[in-house]
Amino acid sequence: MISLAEIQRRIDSGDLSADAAIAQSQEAIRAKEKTIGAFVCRADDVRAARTGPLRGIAVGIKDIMDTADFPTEMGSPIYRGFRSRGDAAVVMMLKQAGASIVGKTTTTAFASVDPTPTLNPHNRGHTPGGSSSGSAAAVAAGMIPLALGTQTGGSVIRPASFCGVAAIKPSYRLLPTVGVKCYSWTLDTVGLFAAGVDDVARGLSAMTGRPELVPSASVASPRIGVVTQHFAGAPEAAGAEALQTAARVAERAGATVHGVDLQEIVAEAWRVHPLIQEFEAHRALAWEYRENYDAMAPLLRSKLDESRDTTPAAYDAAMGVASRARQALEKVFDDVDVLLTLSAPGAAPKGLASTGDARYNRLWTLMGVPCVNVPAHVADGGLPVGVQVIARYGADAQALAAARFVEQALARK
Ligand SMILES: NC(=O)CC(=O)O
Repeated sequence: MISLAEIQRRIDSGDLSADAAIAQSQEAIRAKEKTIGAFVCRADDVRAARTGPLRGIAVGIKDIMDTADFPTEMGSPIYRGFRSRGDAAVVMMLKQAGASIVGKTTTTAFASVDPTPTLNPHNRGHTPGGSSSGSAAAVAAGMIPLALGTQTGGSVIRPASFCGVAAIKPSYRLLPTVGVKCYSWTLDTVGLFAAGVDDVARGLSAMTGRPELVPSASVASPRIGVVTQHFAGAPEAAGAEALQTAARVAERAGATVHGVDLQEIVAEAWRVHPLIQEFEAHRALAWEYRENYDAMAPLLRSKLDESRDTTPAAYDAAMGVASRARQALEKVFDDVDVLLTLSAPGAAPKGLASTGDARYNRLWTLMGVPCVNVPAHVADGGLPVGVQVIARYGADAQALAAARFVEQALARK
């Protein structure tokens, strides 16, 4: 994979020009895209910026985010050829930091659950996950050092786990969603994919102008609470192995590690996530669903068919549960620095019929807390399995530092 941090180091030292760095990504895309299918569209004539911390960094943008230089088709024929006049806010944040947008990456329709044709670079007989399928696959395949995705259920952390890349779903609203097609305004969160945790941190730091997000060279040993999320069902053996391995090596590296049980109100929040998500989707996608019903992707259309009678009272009650759960979760972080839990039930499912199950992700999206995927295990067939490091709302720097600690401990195992 291409390390964003390594490119920055080489450009800063004069060993590599920003143009040469972009050319390297363009060459890698030409060599690998035909077997992976990570991009909807891309440009071959992209030039590097002269200034900015992300100069020379080629970036893929999930195709639900507006771009002035490329069409934005939402993974749906309803938007075929649609072209926004301007860039989404996060695209402009990347450009203002010097990044070069090289293309739009595949997405499930409206970032929901209908699979894309993109293949997992680790084993092309498997899905890369979704809904940010192309972003995870393009980074994992070594085509680009950075890509943007979004998460409403598990669409950043799960594909990152399946593709063996680092990723962050930041605290809710750390990044603006202006210019990003809305599915659920309570849940939609923009995230980043990169080769390693330091690479993700540097990308997010450069976009936001927050230097504190980059972990220091030596990271303090964190207090880690291991959460199994029993209410979400049992994991597959590979998922359990990933979590046990990460906890074991972190403790060996000096972290304090113990199990944490979450209060029942937090488990209740996990249960009401789908109701909130689909109630809001019926409003965010009302035009598409009602005026373009036959052109809607089949799995998404079924989800909306099944949830069309949700009442405002039920939605209000669910939102109340979420609010109380956030308060209860905040108290958990009085005793630990971060939580460690599963990123996905196991390795990437075989075939392309499903992008996987968000059952270990959706609670944290609703809680709005920062989540960082760290590759932790390689299952049969060479398929990666990750774990996620989670900090309290707003503590994105702490989540990244602890994730870096776990990543380094895993590297030494
Ligand atoms: N957008 C999403 O997060 C949906 C998913 O988890 O598959």
